[in-house]
Amino acid sequence: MISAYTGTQVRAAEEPLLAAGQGDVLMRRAAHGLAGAVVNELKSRGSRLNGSRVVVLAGKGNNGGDGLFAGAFLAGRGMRTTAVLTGDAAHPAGLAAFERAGGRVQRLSEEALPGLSDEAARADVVIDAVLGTGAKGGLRGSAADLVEALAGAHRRGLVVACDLPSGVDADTGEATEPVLPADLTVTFGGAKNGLLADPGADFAGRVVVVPIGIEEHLPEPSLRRLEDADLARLLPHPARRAQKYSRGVLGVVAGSEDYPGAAVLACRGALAAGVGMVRYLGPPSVADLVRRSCPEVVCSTGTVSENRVQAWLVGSGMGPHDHEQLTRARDAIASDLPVVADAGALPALPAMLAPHVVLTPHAGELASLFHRLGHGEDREAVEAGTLAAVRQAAVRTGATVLLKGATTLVAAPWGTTFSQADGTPWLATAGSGDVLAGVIGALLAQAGPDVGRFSEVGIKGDSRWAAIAALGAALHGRAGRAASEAASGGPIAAGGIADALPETWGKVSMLSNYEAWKRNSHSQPLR
Ligand SMILES: NC(=O)C1=CN([C@@H]2O[C@H](COP(=O)(O)OP(=O)(O)OC[C@H]3O[C@@H](n4cnc5c(N)ncnc54)[C@H](OP(=O)(O)O)[C@@H]3O)[C@@H](O)[C@H]2O)[C@@H](O)CC1
Ligand SMILES: [K+]
Repeated sequence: MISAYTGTQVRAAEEPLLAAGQGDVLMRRAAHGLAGAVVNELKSRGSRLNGSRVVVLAGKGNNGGDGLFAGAFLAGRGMRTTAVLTGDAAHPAGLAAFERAGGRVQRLSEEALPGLSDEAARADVVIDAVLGTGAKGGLRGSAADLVEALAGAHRRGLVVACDLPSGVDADTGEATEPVLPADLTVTFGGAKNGLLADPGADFAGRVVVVPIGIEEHLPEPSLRRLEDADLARLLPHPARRAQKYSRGVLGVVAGSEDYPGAAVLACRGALAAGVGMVRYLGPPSVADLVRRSCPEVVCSTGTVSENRVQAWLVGSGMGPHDHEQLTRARDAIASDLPVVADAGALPALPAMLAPHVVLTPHAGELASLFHRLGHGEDREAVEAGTLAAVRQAAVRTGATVLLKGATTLVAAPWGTTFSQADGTPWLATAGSGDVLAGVIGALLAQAGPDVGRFSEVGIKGDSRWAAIAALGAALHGRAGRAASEAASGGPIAAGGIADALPETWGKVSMLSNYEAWKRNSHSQPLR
C-alpha cells in the first residue's frame, strides 16, 4: 500500500527531529536520495554521467536546499552542474556545499532569463527545486517565466521534481500553472497527497519515495493506494464448497430502450469479476439482448424486493424518463444492501445515503450532483481539485464516492480516501464505465460481508466499501491496460476490458498464492 500525507502531516513528523538538531541530517538524506534517483534514471536510460549537464532550479527555502545539496552530490560524480537561484536568497549551507563541489551559480533575473532558459532546455537533467511543502500559491515572476518557457520548449533531457513539482499543492493536488511536468518526482519521508490526485499527478511522472528517518512519526495516511500485494490479499476467493448463491448474487438494474448495450456491458463486467450469479431486471427488449449476449445472466421480471441478491448495481444506461427502472433503482438503494449507483441513477438519489452505497460519477456528473445539492461547482472546478471534490461529495451525500478519471479517487464520508491510477488513457471509451460498475457490483456482492479480510490490511469497518470500490477501479484499470498491451498498445473497446478481466484477476491472485506457498513451504511434502 502506498501511503500519502499532507504537507502539514509531513512537517509535523519532521518536528521532533528538527527539535533534536537533526535538520541537516534530514536534508542530506533527502538530497542523497534525490541524487541517487537521478543517477539511477540516467543509467537506466543508458546515458553517461560524466560530463552530462545538470541544471538545478533552486528556490530560497529548504526545497532549494535539497536541490543544491543534490547538485553537489552530482557534481561529485563528474556532472557539470549549474544552479539557477530563483529567489533573492538561497539555502546557505546548500549553496556553500554546491560551490565547494565545483557547481556554477547563476541568479535568475529578467535579463538573464533567455540565456538561462536556453541552457536549461539543453541540459541533460533539470531538477525542479523551487517550491516544496512550504509554498504558498504557485511560481511567480521570473521563475514562472522560466518554467513557462521550459515547459513549452523542445527538450530531450530528464526533468526531476524535488519533493513535488513546483506549483502543485502538496495537500490537494491543485496546480497553479505554469508547472514543469516531471518525468520523475523524488519525494521525501512519504508521498504527498498532491502527487496521487489530479491534476497534480499529471505533472508528477513516476513517483519515488525516499525514506529520511521521519517515517515512525507519520500519522494515519491521508490518502492510500492499493498495490499488487493488497489486491492479492483483498480479492475474494471461493471456498472449496462454495455454490453460486454463497459466492454472491448481483442484481443489475441497468439499460434502457435507448441504451440497451449498457446493461450488457455491466453484466459482462460483473460476470468477469467472479460473482456467483447475475440477475437482470429491466425492460423486456433489453432483457432479450442481455440473454442473447450473456446467456449466464438470469433475467427476472419482478420487483427489487422479490429478487434475493447480495448487492445491487443501478443506473448504467438509464435516462430521466425510464420511470420503472428509476423506481427499481430507488428501491434497491432503500434495501440496505450494498449498491453501486452509476450514471442515470445519480440524479434520482435520495438526499442522504449510507457508506455501503457507492456512487460512481465522472467529473461532469459530480458537478451536476453538486448543483442538485445546492453547491455550485462546475465541471472545471471539480477537475481542478479532484481530491477536495470527491471528499466533499462523500460528506454531503453520506455515500462512498468514486470519482472516475486518469487517477480514480474513492472517498468515504469520514475522509478515508483511496487513489488508483492503474489504467491507460484508452479506457476513456464508451461503455467503460458500465463495465466498471459491473466489476464493483460483483465485488460488493462477494466481499461486502468480509470485514476481517479488510481489517487485516488496516482498513476498518465501513471504510471497506471505499476499499472495495478502489479494488474494482484497480482491476478495471489493469484489465484495460492488459487489453491494450495485447493489442501492442493500441485502442480497446469496453467489451475488451471485460474479456481481459479474468486473466488480470488470475495474475494478481497468483501473488497471494505465492505468498501462501512461501508461508507453508517448510511443511513436509506428501509421499
Ligand atoms: N523541514 C526540513 O528539515 C526538511 C525539509 N525538506 C524539504 O523542505 C521543503 C519545505 O521547505 P520550506 O518549508 O523551506 O518551504 P519551500 O517549499 O522550500 O518554499 C518556501 C520558501 O519559498 C518562499 N515561497 C513560498 N511560496 C512562494 C511562492 N509562491 N513563490 C516564491 N517563493 C515562495 C517562502 O518564503 P516567504 O515567501 O515565506 O518569505 C519560503 O522561503 C520540503 O518540500 C522538502 O523539499 C527536506 O529536506 C527534509 C527536511
Ligand atoms: K519542487
